[in-house]
Amino acid sequence: MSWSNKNVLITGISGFVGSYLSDKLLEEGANVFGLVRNRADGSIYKNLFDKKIVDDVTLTKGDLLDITSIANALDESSPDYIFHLGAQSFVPRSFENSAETQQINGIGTSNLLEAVISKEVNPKVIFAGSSEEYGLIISSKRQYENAKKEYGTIFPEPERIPEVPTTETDYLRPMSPYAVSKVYGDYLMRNYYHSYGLDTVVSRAFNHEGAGRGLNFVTSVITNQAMKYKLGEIDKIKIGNINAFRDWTHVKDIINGYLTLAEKGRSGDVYNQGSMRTNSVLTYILLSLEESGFPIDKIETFKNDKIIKDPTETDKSEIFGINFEKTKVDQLILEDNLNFTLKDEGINVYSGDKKIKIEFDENRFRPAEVPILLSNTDKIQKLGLKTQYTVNNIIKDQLNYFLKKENRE
Ligand SMILES: NC(=O)C1=CN([C@@H]2O[C@H](COP(=O)(O)OP(=O)(O)OC[C@H]3O[C@@H](n4cnc5c(N)ncnc54)[C@H](OP(=O)(O)O)[C@@H]3O)[C@@H](O)[C@H]2O)C=CC1
Ligand SMILES: C[C@H]1O[C@H](OP(=O)(O)OP(=O)(O)OC[C@H]2O[C@@H](n3cnc4c(=O)[nH]c(N)nc43)[C@H](O)[C@@H]2O)[C@@H](O)[C@@H](O)C1=O
Repeated sequence: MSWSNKNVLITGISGFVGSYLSDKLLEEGANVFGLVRNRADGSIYKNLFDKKIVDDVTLTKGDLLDITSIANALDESSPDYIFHLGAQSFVPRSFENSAETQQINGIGTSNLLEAVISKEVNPKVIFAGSSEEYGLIISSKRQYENAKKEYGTIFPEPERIPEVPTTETDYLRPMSPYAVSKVYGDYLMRNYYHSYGLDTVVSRAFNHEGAGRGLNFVTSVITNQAMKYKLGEIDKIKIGNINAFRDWTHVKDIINGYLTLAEKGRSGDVYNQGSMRTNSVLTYILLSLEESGFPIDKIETFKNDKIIKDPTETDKSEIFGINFEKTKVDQLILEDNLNFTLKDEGINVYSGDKKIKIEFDENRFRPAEVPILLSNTDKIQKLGLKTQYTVNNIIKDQLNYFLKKENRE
């Protein structure tokens, strides 16, 4: 399919993913329109500005909470396609202000669909659902027992353990107000296909990262600090839960996935997007330090009771029935042979004669956590999609971004 002269409206165009998607669509010859919130302080749309495309897209001021402004954006763009990326996307913020997240992600999505109906336009709408919708995925018997102790009930009870890699038909057990809001949007999108015949497709993307990722998300938190440490601006790294595993994909791979769904995704259907690999937050820190010039010999907890030599050594063993690139520490955690808690206070990372402190920050731990995400992407792969980038590619791009002083917070 050619994107040449297709009209595309993007909600959330000023965000991390929106800017990459716009860039790609412009390259493909599409006419790109976007809904943007007014910036009373006059601040720039940095992501679009950095890509030097702010003048190549047509921006309509508005808000997902204001249906009239969405209708105006539809009038202005007459879209063949809508990518609905606009959202309150930060999970911790959703714990602090659940109602705001429900409004923007839930009612905002409803407003968009209602505006489309009211305008009698017939675009294909691609919705940014999330792997967070799966939430509490059970990866081992021990994790199941721990979750049961912590939360009392697990609903629905797993039919198989492990539930990874996770497919589109697996249970949704959202663990945050953000995740619930995305379940709402996901079902609403598909229901509007069934109820009103709107051409909607749901993407459930696992975490995607790259240069320009919001500063609060963990991969930016890590690479920003790794660069500052390298440059001597800080003397330790602060972090929350390092046991969490995420299926981190380069944002450019996910953009290709969005375009694939727009071209070939079946209406009313749901597609996972990810890399079919999973790595711990700890591994992301260690690989980022190595990429910054600190090869790692050993790690040990502040209290010296957990010591791992060559923690980043590549582990080639199969787990969950698949093979993917992971480290020795990943494998130890996944096999329940290693676990870090707040009581450990932190870990020292040894690189030559350097001792790098990684300090656990209690405030960064969440009231409810998603311990592991690992995608099964067979369904979207059948549409012809293949991911290209490694975790190290992502880290390199992020470190490069933070090399620029103005990008470090
Ligand atoms: N990145 C990831 O790993 C994943 C992201 N997603 C989803 O993909 C989408 C894009 O993510 P990402 O780019 O990372 O997120 P960002 O937080 O970087 O971008 C969110 C965008 O939504 C806009 N927005 C927020 N509230 C409103 C509102 N009330 N009205 C209009 N626009 C609004 C923001 O505008 P402003 O600039 O004014 O704040 C921003 O442009 C989101 O829906 C997210 O939930 C799903 C899975 C994984
Ligand atoms: C798919 C999904 O992806 C994203 O949601 P997320 O997975 O919550 O992403 P994150 O980068 O905030 O956290 C990842 C993990 O990292 C742990 N963690 C440790 N220490 C810190 C820390 O210091 N900061 C943060 N943010 N996390 C930390 C944290 O506890 C969690 O386990 C959003 O794009 C969302 O929109 C989306 O849909």
